[in-house]
Amino acid sequence: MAAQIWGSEKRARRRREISAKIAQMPELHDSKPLPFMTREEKIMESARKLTILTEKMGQIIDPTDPAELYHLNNEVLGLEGNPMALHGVMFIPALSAQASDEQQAKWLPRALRREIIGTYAQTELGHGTNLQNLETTATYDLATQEFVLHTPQITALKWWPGNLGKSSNYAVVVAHMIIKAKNYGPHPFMVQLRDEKTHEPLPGITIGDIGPKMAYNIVDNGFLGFNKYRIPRTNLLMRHTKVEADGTYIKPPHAKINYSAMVHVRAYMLTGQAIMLASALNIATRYSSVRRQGQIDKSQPEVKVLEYQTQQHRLFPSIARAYAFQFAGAETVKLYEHVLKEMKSGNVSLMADLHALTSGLKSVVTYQTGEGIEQARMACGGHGYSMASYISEIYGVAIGGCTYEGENMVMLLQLARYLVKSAALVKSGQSSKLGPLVAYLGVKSEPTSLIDRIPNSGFTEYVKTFQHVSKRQTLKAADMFFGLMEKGEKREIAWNKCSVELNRASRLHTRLFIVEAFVRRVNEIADIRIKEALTDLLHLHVNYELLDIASYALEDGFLSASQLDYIRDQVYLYLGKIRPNAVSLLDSWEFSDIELRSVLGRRDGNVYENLFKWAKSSPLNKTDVLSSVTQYLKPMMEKARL
Ligand SMILES: CC(C)(COP(=O)(O)OP(=O)(O)OC[C@H]1O[C@@H](n2cnc3c(N)ncnc32)[C@H](O)[C@@H]1OP(=O)(O)O)[C@@H](O)C(=O)NCCC(=O)NCCSC(=O)CCCC(=O)O
Ligand SMILES: Cc1cc2nc3c(=O)[nH]c(=O)nc-3n(C[C@H](O)[C@H](O)[C@H](O)COP(=O)(O)OP(=O)(O)OC[C@H]3O[C@@H](n4cnc5c(N)ncnc54)[C@H](O)[C@@H]3O)c2cc1C
Repeated sequence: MAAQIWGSEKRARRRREISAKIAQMPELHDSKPLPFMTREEKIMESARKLTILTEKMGQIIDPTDPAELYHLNNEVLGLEGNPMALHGVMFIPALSAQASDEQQAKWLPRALRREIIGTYAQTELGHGTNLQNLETTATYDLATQEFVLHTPQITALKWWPGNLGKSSNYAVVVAHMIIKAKNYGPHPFMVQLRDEKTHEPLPGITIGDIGPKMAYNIVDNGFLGFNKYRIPRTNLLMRHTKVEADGTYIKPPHAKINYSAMVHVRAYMLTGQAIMLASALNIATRYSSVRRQGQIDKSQPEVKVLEYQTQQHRLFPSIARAYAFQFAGAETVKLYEHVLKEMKSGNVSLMADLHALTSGLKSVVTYQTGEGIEQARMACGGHGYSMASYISEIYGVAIGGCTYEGENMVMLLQLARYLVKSAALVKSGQSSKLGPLVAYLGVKSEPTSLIDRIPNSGFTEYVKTFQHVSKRQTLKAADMFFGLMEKGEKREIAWNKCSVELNRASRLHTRLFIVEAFVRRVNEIADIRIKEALTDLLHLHVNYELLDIASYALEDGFLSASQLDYIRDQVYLYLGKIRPNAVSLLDSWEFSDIELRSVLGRRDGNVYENLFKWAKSSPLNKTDVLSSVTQYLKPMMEKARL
């Protein structure tokens, strides 16, 4: 099963080998539990481990393999981030996709050797979503052949970029490029921020940390201002766009090609989210098979809480989602790598499809991951609320994904633009022009669902039902939009008035893609036992998801009430079937105890003894009488006694 999750037997084996090596290297373990550290201590601890990793990486992993590097980071540095998180996630990808060969030769080897640390500075205090209204400017000075970076006012300060505050000395900075008073829109520039020797900010640069956040606090998200700060012309990333010495602008082959670093993260973050969801579920499911509370049959001893149907219903559909996200994520990464290769050689025809797909997936996956992790926390009762479970930290980090890399509602609306265009093709009889991801919009569906009506239909009738509701909602929302415009409403106003309905279409379309990716994967599996276990999970997935969106299929009679009863029964049937496999389905992800960082989710199940140990090691317990008591509470009580 690990081979299915991680893509191949070799990958799964390598992960295991890497974890085993790390287990033997105490210098790479947390020196004490992270929740007992201050933010400064955590950052220090992370930097300590990061430098050891840089030294010893070659002994543990193949450093040229991104998957091995990712695993190493997750295990040693953990999900709260690290001082170089954005270096790997965005800085290097931005240079790889947007710098010319010559620029790459100059900067990439230095970045890869970790001679310099970089980040991606785009968002500002006043604008994150609406890139067209970013305020930082890069004005071309023809006389010196330099760009002058400037922050005209407070709202133009770069705000949020990870590791910008304290760790990075370089950044890819996005600024409006102005040449001879003409604004060419946001473009990426390579910018040195700090002196390479002293790490002091360079003159003309204001820089710092934005303060603690809900989670992810090892990352020094930062602010950055420029005061007429000069960089050479050749620091504009010039793979796709060029500015000649005389100020001549050569435009890119696609207007949005500069957004590729964002698409990179959106494509790769899906599996990251799946891992966080599976981690939280691993903790909650293991604990649920240790925790005994109450009886189902009063004549019997107390049961493991995992025996309760409500507990299974709380956890198992999310297990299915974690697998589904992992499989959909793997497909998306493959597609991204393909499109990137095409883009580098000038073919940009697939960019719109990839943008639409990743926009929808990023939104649905992060939202449902957050839901699943929060349920996992509640499923652990009181102990779930303790940092000893570590679930709250996983939750805090995961839901950052609902916001960063494009706010979820906004990204769903990006997919909706693509769906509406596709709907227009269907309406004008040009269905043959639909791309493969939306081809179903042009296919006539049966009048009613055949779920439960055709024996041995496998998952086909489910997929058709998802297609039906997605198609119907897309066409309905598009009709609403076109209808308003026909009545004379301005395009943008009409769009806003339909946006809730449009986003519903985007979610349904994305959920269909996720279901299909799961079906595709299960169909490919040869090992009969693995196929059986995943088929059960897929049954739970399709029935649970369909029940969740059933109103869309009920309102036009595509599904009947009796079919809905059947679907509900299937959910209950598969909860029971999955129960014996539940812990294994999560243990198959092979997270080590070092990586999970959870007392509650320990592999050995020895929870109570270790919770007590954990509590005793709380810094508050170093002394029996705290100074808060001697200084305030004791005098208060004494005064009251007088
Ligand atoms: C919402 C948009 C997409 C709108 O962009 P815009 O230029 O104003 O768009 P517009 O003029 O309205 O035109 C829309 C049009 O542009 C297309 N488009 C947009 N993006 C892409 C793309 N990547 N590939 C291909 N096409 C793209 C859209 O499909 C639209 O096409 P259409 O007009 O419908 O044919 C954009 O502003 C955006 O992406 N905003 C989100 C900002 C964001 O994601 N920031 C991320 C900062 S980095 C970060 O958060 C890192 C965190 C990582 C971590 O900590 O781990
Ligand atoms: C943990 C974290 C890490 C980050 N890392 C980086 C980084 O490394 N580099 C970087 O540059 N940035 C980074 N960011 C910034 C992040 O990318 C932005 O916060 C994000 O893109 C959302 O933009 P915003 O903050 O402007 O939200 P806003 O756009 O202000 O969103 C507020 C509300 O307005 C709504 N809204 C906005 N526009 C529209 C619209 N057109 N239609 C409908 N509704 C709309 C949104 O849906 C939302 O409900 C990070 C953010 C976080 C939280």
